[in-house]
Amino acid sequence: MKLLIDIGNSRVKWAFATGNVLVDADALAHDGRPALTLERIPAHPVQAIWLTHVTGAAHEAAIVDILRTRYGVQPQLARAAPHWCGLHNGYREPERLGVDRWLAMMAAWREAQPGAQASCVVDAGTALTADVIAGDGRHLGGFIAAGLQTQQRAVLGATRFATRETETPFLSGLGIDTESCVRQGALLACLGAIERAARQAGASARCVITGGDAPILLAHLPAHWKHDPNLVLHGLRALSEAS
Ligand SMILES: Nc1ncnc2c1ncn2[C@@H]1O[C@H](COP(=O)(O)OP(=O)(O)O)[C@@H](O)[C@H]1O
Ligand SMILES: CC(C)(COP(=O)(O)O)[C@@H](O)C(=O)NCCC(=O)O
Ligand SMILES: [K+]
Repeated sequence: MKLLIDIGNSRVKWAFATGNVLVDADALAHDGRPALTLERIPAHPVQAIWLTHVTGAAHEAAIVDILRTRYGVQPQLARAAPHWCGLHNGYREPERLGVDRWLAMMAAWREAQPGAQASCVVDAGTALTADVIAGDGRHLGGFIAAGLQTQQRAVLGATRFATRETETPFLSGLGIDTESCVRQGALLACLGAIERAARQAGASARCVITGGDAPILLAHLPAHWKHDPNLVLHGLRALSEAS
């Protein structure tokens, strides 16, 4: 059994892989010190650990140390690469592409084959990212925007209007008070950016969304959008198989 771990800016996500199947997938928020949260992953016996993180080089040694001590296995770190199995990283400096974006693209590329269909891959986390892959495997580029929660925090942090602590739901249209206007602003901004990116991929593209806020966005996207909550972990599993 392998342990797969994806550490983002807000949460640690993990699953155990036996063959092609991911089991016991779960997630926990971290407070900026992800190493501490790793101690809450179940200590099942594993033969290998595959890890991806976007928390910066300063955290890496602590993350690796905790996992090695807890499981007795040296974790393998995923890195963005110039190409993988016919998928070509479109960045001028390929290593600068977020490794979580690269892994999500790897998983999507694998699913899109052998139809040579274009893909639009969205990750709705702390940041909202989209990446477009042409049918021949060329990564055409993407965008990084503020995520659904990050947008709302940015607006509330940069303004002085009075807001109340209310749990207003995301709507399908416009807001009718300050709280719902802020929520709808974030939702519509995310949806607009996603639909613009998908347009770059073409009308017949395979569109897939992952990330903690994917379920909220999915409810407002066209029906052909697919949801894969574990897309990054599936990319990590694919990488672990090829290595
Ligand atoms: N149980 C939860 N705890 C914290 N955030 C959650 C939870 N469920 C959904 N979310 C949403 O997930 C978002 C983070 O998504 P995620 O993909 O885990 O981000 P990241 O990869 O940046 O860590 C948060 O902004 C929040 O809106
Ligand atoms: C854009 C990201 C911050 C997204 O991270 P997340 O929202 O999942 O925490 C991450 O992919 C990253 O740090 N990227 C490096 C910069 C780049 O992709 O160009
Ligand atoms: K993201």
